[in-house]
Amino acid sequence: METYGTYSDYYLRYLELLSKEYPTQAATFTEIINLQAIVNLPKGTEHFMSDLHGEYEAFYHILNNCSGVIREKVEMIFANSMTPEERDDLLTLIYYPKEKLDLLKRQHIVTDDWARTTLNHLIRLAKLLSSKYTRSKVRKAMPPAFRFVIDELLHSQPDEDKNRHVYHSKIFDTILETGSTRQFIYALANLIKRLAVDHLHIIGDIYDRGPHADKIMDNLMHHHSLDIQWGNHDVLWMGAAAGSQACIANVLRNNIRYHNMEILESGYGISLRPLALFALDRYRQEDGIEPMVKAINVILCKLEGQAVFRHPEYNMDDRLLFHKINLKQGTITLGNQTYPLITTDFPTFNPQDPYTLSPEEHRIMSDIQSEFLESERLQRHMRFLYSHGSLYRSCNNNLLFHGGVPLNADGSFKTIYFDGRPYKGREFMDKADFIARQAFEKRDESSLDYMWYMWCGTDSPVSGRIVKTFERSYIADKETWKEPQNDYYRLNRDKDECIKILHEFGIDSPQGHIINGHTPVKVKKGESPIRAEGREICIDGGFCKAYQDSTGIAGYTLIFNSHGIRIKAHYPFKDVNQVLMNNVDIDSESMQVEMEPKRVMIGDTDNGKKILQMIDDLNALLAAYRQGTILERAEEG
Ligand SMILES: O=P(O)(O)OC[C@H]1O[C@](O)(COP(=O)(O)O)[C@@H](O)[C@@H]1O
Ligand SMILES: [Mn+2]
Repeated sequence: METYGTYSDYYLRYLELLSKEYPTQAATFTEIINLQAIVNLPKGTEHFMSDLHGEYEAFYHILNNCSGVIREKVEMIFANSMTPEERDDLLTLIYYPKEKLDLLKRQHIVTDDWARTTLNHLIRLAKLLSSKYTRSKVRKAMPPAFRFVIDELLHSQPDEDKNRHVYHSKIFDTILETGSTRQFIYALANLIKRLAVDHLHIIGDIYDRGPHADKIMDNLMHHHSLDIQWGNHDVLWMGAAAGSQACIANVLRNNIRYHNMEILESGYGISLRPLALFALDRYRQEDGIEPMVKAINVILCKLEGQAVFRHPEYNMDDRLLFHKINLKQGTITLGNQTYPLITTDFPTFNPQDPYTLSPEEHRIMSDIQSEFLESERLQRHMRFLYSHGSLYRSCNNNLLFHGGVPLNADGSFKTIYFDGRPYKGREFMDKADFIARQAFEKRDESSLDYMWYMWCGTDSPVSGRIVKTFERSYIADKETWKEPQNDYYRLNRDKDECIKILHEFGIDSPQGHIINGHTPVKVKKGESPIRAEGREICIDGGFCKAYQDSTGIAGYTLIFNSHGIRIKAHYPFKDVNQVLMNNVDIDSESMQVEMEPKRVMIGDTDNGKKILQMIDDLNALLAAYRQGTILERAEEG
């Protein structure tokens, strides 16, 4: 323990501040003992998910079944005492307590006996799950009204005397007599789920393709502990909500093509009616492409063209294709190849000034822009993405980001210039993250344009591709649709390259991993989510229904607990009714990625390191009290 003589003034000032929270020696050593107990517990379970793409029901189910972890525990403790059907019933009750209880009531299954047995099962499960947390943490996870009772029920030893048993049985009696069974079941089901997942990481792409990203956001906003790494689709929405018209046009296009107008119209109160009316009025129906799709494609080509003109440093001149369309022949020539266009319906195309919006397009886009800026719910969701999200995160020796760090072909970090200053590696990621925040706070054109660049630029940390929106919109030949990727997506299969990247972000442990989303893992074709000899894990498994044909599964979750890392591949989710009526769970397969050489304790985690530092500081405070350098304060009250 250091003595006060060696402390700097600055550190002493810090200790004095700390003394406000721990005003006496007793308060200080009590906290030291608490913290010391915490660092010696096993680390909590982290769950990782990515590429949710608006698939709210599947996401919600996996949150509810805690990626299948609750089933594993139920099967473990009730293997001999319950039938498989009884276990399934119990599981569905934990996943959807309200809906399942309603159903059981209608089926006249809910009797006093049933309630007693069920409460007992729930308590046993909660007891098992709470064993690796401090009592205080478990108590905090309970709803205040039930804290005392549940705490009592959880903390009895199996071999304790008969009195204890009688005492518990009396508590159950009172729960039944007071008619509070339902509330207790809710509280216990929540507690079980809360204890099964200590922390959630979302590695990007919450938005687009599926219908209900807004519901996912509402849910995440109530989660007890999470962080988000932005995906290209999230950045696109953030840019749109900050007012970038190029981002707005892409958001509209993504959702119009998937018939997800609901998220915009009823989710965020953004009316697409003027755009729909304009499209019906000006575009033809004949060629099988929806007028609204045609209208937004043209607006998008124009707005993206303007952004490319504003930023020669993006090096995207080769994406200026709109002015090259030959309307008379219905073709476009790319390089030395001429392709037919899938439509020649371009009523607002002006060959003299191809990239300027027509007056009607201009009016529609400025109205929609105001609606994006004024949508209270959208702004709230985006603020949450900013407050709980970032481009990357390093956590317990894992480096998390959606896409990739731009690399050169030889594996060195690619230098990218902002205002003439070079950035690469981690510094580049920090700069891009900073610009994203600036876009939302300052709403300046250059940061807003960069949000669009991040959506589709080849040196973007979240996209990393030459995105071929023009070809995908107007040319049938899929050869033209291929989107060359930054070298990161090739080199991340290489162990040494991954170790170098981890090192750049301050992770030197042999247990370090890069965890990514963004590129669907084609399990059907034999691809594996685990690459680079275990150093890189990609968990884009295809929550997005449109991609499940190619991935062959319906999403991954990565689970990192004190024993190691494993990955769960989930099979397609039916629907909530199937769960309720037939107890249909999502089937998942578990694969161990890595075992820890020894059990990971909280003291070994990033948070544990902070706790150990705090213990040092509290010891210093205790010494200062004992030496009279800092005086104890009278305890209040
Ligand atoms: O990050 P993701 O999910 O790959 O989405 C971006 C990709 O989506 C696309 O816009 C294609 O979208 P769709 O698959 O919905 O047609 C590509 O051009 C782009 O590379
Ligand atoms: Mn992505």
